[in-house]
Amino acid sequence: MKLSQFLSFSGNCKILKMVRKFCVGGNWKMNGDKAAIAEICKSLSGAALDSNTEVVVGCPALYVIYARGLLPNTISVAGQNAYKVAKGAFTGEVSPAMLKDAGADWVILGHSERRQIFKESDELIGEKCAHALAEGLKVIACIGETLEEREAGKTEEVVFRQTGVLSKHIKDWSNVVLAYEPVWAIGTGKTATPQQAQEVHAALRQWLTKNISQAVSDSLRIQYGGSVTAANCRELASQPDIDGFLVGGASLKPEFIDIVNAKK
Ligand SMILES: O=C(CO)COP(=O)(O)O
Repeated sequence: MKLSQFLSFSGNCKILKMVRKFCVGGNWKMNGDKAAIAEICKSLSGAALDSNTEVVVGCPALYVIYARGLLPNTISVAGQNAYKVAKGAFTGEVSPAMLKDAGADWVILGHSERRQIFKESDELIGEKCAHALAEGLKVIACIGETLEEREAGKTEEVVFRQTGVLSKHIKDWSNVVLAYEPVWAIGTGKTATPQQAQEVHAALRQWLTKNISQAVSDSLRIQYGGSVTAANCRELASQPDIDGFLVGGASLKPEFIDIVNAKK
């Protein structure tokens, strides 16, 4: 093989390695009842969704079985939290095994609402991720800085610390999606600009290269979350290191379909 052919071949390999399937998650949070969930599932079932995008809906645990029964197989269901052990005397908790049994394939862990309102530590979230993965669930692991931390110039320090603790517990990243959700952008209508989001995603990828491996850095999908709407999703989706979204408020509305189709 000539040098020029080799360079072109290795260049192509690099491009191939970089392809990460776009993944859009809807996080319904503690919203919905049977009637509202049936409505959302009906609208998603009838929609023309981009088949190149993976779609996951994060449903209240109580409704996982119900939503699973109403959605097509092309849409996965996630729990929004799960405890770090399989069963036992943990009143009020739900285990990954239970979510799986109910039909979920995914679980969202470490959401900032869990971290802030329910005081979940980096360590507990790492343990929950390890257990959920061991039980065969895929994990959307959330990280992100508060407004105070951003204004103090600590964004990278915070997201690297959170990812660092995750990496102590996660040995195989192939069933993990990382969701970067700046706390100041969640439910506030203040989206990070595409440049702000891209900057953090690119920094995370560099951190992954340095601290985990080039392969994980190249293949791990990093979603952006925080006031994503049909109006801002296309520009965000065009950033090279944004591999999907985790959508709160807009995932309860018909515009979620446009967000899923942001790359179409
Ligand atoms: O928390 C979020 C997704 O997990 C984002 O919520 P919003 O899209 O409502 O800002």
